[in-house]
Amino acid sequence: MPSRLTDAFRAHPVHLHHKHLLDFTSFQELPDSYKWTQLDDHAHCPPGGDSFVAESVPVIDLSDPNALKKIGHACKTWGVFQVTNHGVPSTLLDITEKASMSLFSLPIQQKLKAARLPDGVSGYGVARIASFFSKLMWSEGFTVAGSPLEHFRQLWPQDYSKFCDIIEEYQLEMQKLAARLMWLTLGSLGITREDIKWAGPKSDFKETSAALQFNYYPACPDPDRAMGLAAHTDSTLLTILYQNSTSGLQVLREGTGWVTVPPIPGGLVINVGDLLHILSNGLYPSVLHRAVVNRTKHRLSMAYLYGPPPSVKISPLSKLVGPSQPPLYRPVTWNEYLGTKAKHFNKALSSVRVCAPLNGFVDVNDHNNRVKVG
Ligand SMILES: C=C1C[C@]23C[C@H]1CC[C@H]2[C@@]12CCC[C@@](C)(C(=O)O1)[C@H]2[C@@H]3C(=O)O
Ligand SMILES: O=C(O)CCC(=O)C(=O)O
Ligand SMILES: [Fe+2]
Repeated sequence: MPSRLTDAFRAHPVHLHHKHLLDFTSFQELPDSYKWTQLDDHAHCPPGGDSFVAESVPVIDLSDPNALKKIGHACKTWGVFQVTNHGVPSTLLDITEKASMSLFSLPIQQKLKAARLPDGVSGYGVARIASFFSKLMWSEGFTVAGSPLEHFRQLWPQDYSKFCDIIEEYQLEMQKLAARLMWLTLGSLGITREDIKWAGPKSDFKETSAALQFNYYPACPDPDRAMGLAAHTDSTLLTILYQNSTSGLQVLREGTGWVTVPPIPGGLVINVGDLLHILSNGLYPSVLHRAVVNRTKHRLSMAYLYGPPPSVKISPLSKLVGPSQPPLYRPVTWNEYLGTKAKHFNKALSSVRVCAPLNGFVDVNDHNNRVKVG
């Protein structure tokens, strides 16, 4: 039987401290267990003065005839961009945001009924990457891989079906947009439909898989010392992220530091993930990003983590390799890669590199909050 996304962590169970998922609103002060250090390494400090124009993440109108070219440029130089006119109804974004707020507003005992199992993908809990850090993150999450039915029944025994309908509609719209973005992105690399067999008979990427991650960041009494979601790259082809009107997402820009991705009404953020990095043989690098928190406002984000069918081998596209551009990565399936990420975290990508990383390679995320990286 082909493996499913839900099998990805069978071999890599993580025992996370769900016991730390407390009622965040009860804290007047930030507990020590949530105080991070060196938050400001790579900080983005724009000098004052009117003439200064801060670099900002590209915003691309998908109805622009030059969208393909602009996407290619954004992927190469930033690894992230925002899209407008993407066709996802704003009412659906609103309704899904409200549904996830109802989820996070449930009493903690209720939410824990749908707790993510140590070897599972779906359910309520802290982010999987929490196991790599000694400090706790100021957030809670809920992951849906496949159908939300089972967990939603536990959360809302009476009206789970209305919530299931919303999520299923959202998954459908995200799947359509992800397929469209895949062709724009691949098209910008000169890749055509014949080059990607796993896109399916209609080249519509219908057989691919995805996870939906809801993140909730409560208002925080000491936002400068807390971390919402630690710096990471996504183990995806691409990620479609909706954020509410509270900013918090930051991306690392080489030579500049952390750059905030401002929420734009109706906009969606697109991240290049590690598998697109591999597929493009490093031409489109995956973006390191994190979420910071706010003193007065809560923040909510919904990430659609999009990948290939879980057992398809992903390797640098043959059109992009040649005698002068040897393949930099070995073939890997999505499930294998998620297992590698579960073990090596931010070193996962270099661990599937064909050659050893160059001397002098600096891991930008290697700061002292990390407890173990295999
Ligand atoms: C399909 C995926 C992708 C996962 C694992 C699994 C389900 C949840 C995703 C996230 C979401 C939050 C950040 C991240 C780093 C995490 O901890 O869980 C992501 C991770 C990855 O991109 O590696
Ligand atoms: O909350 C955010 O803006 C970032 C979320 C994220 O990076 C993720 O879910 O993978
Ligand atoms: Fe992410």
